[in-house]
Amino acid sequence: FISTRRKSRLPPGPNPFPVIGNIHQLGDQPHQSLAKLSKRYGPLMSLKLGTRTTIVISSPGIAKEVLHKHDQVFSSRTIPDTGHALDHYAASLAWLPVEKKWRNYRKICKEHMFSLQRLDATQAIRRKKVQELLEYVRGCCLRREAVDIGKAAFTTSLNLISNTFFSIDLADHGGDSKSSHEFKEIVRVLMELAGKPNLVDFFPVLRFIDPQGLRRQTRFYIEKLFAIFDGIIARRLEARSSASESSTSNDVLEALLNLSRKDDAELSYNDMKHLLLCLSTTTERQDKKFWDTRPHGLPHNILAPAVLDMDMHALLHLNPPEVQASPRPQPFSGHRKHSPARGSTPPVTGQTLKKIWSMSLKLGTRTTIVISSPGIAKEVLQKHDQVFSSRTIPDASHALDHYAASLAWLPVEKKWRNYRKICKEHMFSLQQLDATQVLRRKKVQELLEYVRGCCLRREAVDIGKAAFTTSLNLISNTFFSIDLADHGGDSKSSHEFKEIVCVLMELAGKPNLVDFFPVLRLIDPQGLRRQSRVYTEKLFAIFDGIIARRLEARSSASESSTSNDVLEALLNLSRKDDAGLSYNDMKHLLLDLFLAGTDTSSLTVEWAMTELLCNPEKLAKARTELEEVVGKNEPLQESDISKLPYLQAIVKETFRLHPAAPFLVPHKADTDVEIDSFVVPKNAQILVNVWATGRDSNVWLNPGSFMPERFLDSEIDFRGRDFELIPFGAGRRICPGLPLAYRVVHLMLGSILHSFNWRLEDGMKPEDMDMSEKFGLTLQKAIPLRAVPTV
Ligand code: HEM
Repeated sequence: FISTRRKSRLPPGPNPFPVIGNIHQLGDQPHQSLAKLSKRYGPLMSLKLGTRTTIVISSPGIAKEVLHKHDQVFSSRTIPDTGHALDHYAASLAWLPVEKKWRNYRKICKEHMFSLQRLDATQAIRRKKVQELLEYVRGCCLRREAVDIGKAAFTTSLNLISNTFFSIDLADHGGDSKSSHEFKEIVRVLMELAGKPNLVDFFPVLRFIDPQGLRRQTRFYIEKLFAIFDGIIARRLEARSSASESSTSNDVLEALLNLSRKDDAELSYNDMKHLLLCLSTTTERQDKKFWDTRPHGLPHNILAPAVLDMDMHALLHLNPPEVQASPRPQPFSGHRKHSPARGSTPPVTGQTLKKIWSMSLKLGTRTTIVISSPGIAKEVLQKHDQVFSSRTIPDASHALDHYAASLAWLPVEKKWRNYRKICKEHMFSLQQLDATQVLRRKKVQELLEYVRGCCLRREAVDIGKAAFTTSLNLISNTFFSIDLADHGGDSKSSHEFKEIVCVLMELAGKPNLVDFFPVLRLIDPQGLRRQSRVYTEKLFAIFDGIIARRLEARSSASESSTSNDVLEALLNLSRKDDAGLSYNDMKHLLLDLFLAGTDTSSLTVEWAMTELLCNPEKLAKARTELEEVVGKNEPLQESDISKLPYLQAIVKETFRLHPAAPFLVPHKADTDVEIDSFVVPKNAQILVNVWATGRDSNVWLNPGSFMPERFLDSEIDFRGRDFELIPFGAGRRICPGLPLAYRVVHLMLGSILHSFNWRLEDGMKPEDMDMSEKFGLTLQKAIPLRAVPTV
């Protein structure tokens, strides 16, 4: 959704969110929001509303092209689901395509309803109705009461139409008459139902469920309206049969009844009612809001942004024009501003600040708070850390009850604390990592050999793929002292493992309707929970095999041959009663670690290489530093990293622009919390948009440029203390794998830079580089980077 380039030939438009598309950008005043957007994207703009591609036209010239030049092509309608109530769409002037039946209706309108003669013939009735309006207003005048203009105009408008059609009143100003009140009410409700945003229109797959009940309710009210029409028509037919020729009225009903008798007019009794329905429901007051924004969402509020009255740009997009135009906000207290924006920064109120830096929206039925400033991130992840440490649990994690035994999804309670302790003491401690560094060095050596092969064959390397394989092996060796992937992908078992990890990550990254609408849980409409279960079972079977082999080896081997990897530590722990680590827990923990650790590290290396290939002078600078510090033909060791400030700066700059987890992993509020006068409600989902913070011109100078130098004289680090750079999160939930990730990323990146020079494939220029991002569990490069190694 934050892809920067579009590949289709659709008109330009804002990039869509997964699942909801651009619905969130409609706000509560879509016409105004769309006008604003079209200033940015042009008068011919495309949006994705749910699954529906929508084109918005905002200029007379293009309106002319569409409604005049290409009139025929554009004359059909997208039919709202409520249009299906009582099959209205199939007999409706408003929804029918431009074909025989519709043409017939239009002809009837033109010749029998709105022709000069007909309108002239009924003008006395309308004059009378306007006279009544004036009398009503005069009454108010005498009583010195204010007039609700819209209401009075609505009543008059309804009566003007009902008199033109039926020669009777269907509304009165006082609303005293029961029947008139009923008619008015039905028309009002029908209009309201038609105006409510309907989930089914955005996601037709929900049609059978009709989750907001809009089709059912529409059907109910149309039936009521038809009953009123039936009564009126029956009375007219009765009057006609008993009355003399002269008393017959000359209203529209009369004309329709005459027509319906003629075979060639093709107007059935049913058609007549549908036509009248269309015409009656156009009288409604025009003072309705498009989207109701009542805070705690009645069903129809389901996808409407909830309330902070805020432009979505400010949170997902970099420097939106609207925000730039407003006074530059000072960051919240506690936030240091490293690279002041040009010009002075007028002080702004907390209110303005909040409008720009945090917002809440409704993603499905879930209130979601998005944080886009270092100051508020600090409040949430540090000051109120305890309250915000739980997670909103994705439905897919219910597969094999993973959520109940998972480090990533458990709330901050005993079991989670125990896992974190095990990570800290037995997996990612200095000793443990030092003890396994030889294994990692070996794996990086294999990566270099693979690249050397490509170099000799003058082949480009798919950097992300090679880094992913290495990353998987670095972790599998740290944990099990074995390889679980190979670069060629020749070994069947390694291929299988890589495949399972990839699929599980893909499944976890897919937006799941159930997470937005928990009511769909039993259906699991996209099958994500079912598939996650299948692949988790496969992964657990592989873990079972590895553990069984290790136990066998342990029982037959001498003390000295025992490995000192993580599995060894875990098996020792699981024997201790007080360790609280069952065999099952161990597998769930390993699953989390593989999923959280592999892709995050490798995509960071891929983005770093992408940026360096676009900035060859920085690539050269990094190579010079490596040569000076490590030595020309010496391999890079983990212990060298601390002596390579430029390499470290490159990694920081990569984390700033390309954080692997752009929203971190969603947190959840355990109670209502007041964050500077706004209440974050209990159970709200919290997304910390580190991607936006990293590209914010109020925090960084030239935020769009890749400038590792900005970190050379700066103390900023990514270990959770400096909230402008928190790619690993902060507070209790900070990534436990950070110490391993630190080594892995620097080691991989430093090694391939140190051993090879790199250039882009096929004479491609840096400016041609496609920087599009693919949003999933992590933020990957959409088009894999292919680079040619040279020596
Ligand atoms: C460049 C590499 C990595 C990045 C950018 C990264 C980033 C993150 C982020 C942002 C979170 C969520 C923090 C929050 O909720 O506020 C996280 C959680 C986690 N990470 Fe990492 N990570 C990386 C590597 C690793 C590695 C190598 C491992 C382990 C092998 C790992 C294991 C985990 C686990 C288990 C969690 C969940 C912790 C919890 O919920 O308590 N990560 N990581």
